[in-house]
Amino acid sequence: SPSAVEECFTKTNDVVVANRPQLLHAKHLNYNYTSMGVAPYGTLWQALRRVAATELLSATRLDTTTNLREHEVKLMCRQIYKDSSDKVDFKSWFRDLTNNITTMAIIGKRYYGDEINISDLSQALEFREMMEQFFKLMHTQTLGDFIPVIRWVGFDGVEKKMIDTMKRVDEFLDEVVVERRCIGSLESGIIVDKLLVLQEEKPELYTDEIIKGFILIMLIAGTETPYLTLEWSMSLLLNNPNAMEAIKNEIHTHVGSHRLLQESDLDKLNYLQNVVNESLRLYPTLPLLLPRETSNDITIRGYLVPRGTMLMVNAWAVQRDPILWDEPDKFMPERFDSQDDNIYKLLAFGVGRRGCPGTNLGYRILGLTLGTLIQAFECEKTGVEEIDMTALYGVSMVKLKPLQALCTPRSNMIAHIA
Ligand code: HEM
Repeated sequence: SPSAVEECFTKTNDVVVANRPQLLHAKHLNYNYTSMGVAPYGTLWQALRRVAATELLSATRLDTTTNLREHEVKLMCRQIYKDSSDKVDFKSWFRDLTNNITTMAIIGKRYYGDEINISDLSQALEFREMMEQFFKLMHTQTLGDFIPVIRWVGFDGVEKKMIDTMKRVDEFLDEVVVERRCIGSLESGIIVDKLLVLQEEKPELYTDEIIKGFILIMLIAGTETPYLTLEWSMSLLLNNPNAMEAIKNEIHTHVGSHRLLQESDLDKLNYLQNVVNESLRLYPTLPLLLPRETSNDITIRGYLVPRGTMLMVNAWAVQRDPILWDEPDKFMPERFDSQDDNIYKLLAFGVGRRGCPGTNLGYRILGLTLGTLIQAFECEKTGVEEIDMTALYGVSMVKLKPLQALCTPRSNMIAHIA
């Protein structure tokens, strides 16, 4: 029940993340994802989260970077329009888009698509290869996940690949920090520049290791979840043409066709927002959220959970629970018409102290991308068969068959994307 979930979240507020130790702990490095979540760095991670919430990802801050995201979405539409293939491979378009949005915000560079600066080309190739390898390894199961001692010996070469990949990532991040230290400025609005200013003020706290760790988390957390959600949402819409039509009409009414949709329009596009929420409900991309660990003995509903127990919250199950949702397996965006302020029902962004600090940004990316695509293109399935919605379960919920569809530009929108 939501109250049990609430109890679980409040009583484990003081939690740590213990995720994919071999890759994310990266013990051979001085910084890593988990080290910032546990003592002695716990306080620092909370401080960084505060910086993220108030200065980097707050609504006011996001308002100043709207142009950047609108520009990236427009570039994606332009490239889809110019692309000569019969079918649009949505998965790669969405992946490239969210990567560009994130790296532009953090580092001030884009690494995918046509408009890469010549001087960034080799860095871009390195970034793409490195991130592909990183995510592949994150999704690879290895015996070490179940028998920790094996991690130290290695199995099947996976451990070695993880260490090699993290070394590559580290070298890349070193390069980024050195580069921004030379050319960065506070006025740029770029996240690393902001962190370097904090470093000047408190060098003992904001070390290079912490800054690199922070960039890494944002790169991992800020790219995969939005692009996977976009792929699920578009798949749901292709299987539900009435919903697609409703969004098209809503955009026609509130935005028209004299310009491309902007983030500032999203507040008026209620049905689009409902579709986004319904997609997040049916296909939460982190179905078990991030693993937590109790820092003290706690009692939940009479059950003693000892300190140090790993806890996983099954958001997928909560979001499909028939006690909480009518016809839970059915795609019904209109269910979000009525305001339900129970924050423990829709958990796709998590809640509480470890909840997603990028929620605002995530909603903006999802609404803007889906809305602009539907405004600019007639999107259809490639045949009569339904889009296969089978999921590959793992740390993240990936669509088993990457989405491919047809996209015909709307004649009255060509001038805006060509
Ligand atoms: C559709 C978009 C997104 C979804 C569905 C999503 C979902 C989530 C979820 C479920 C968590 C774990 C929360 C928990 O365990 O309680 C999380 C954590 C996180 N997310 Fe997001 N996220 C999205 C976008 C973003 C973006 C755009 C950023 C930043 C650029 C971001 C940054 C983070 C970070 C840094 C964490 C780790 C927080 C911590 O460990 O304390 N996310 N996200």
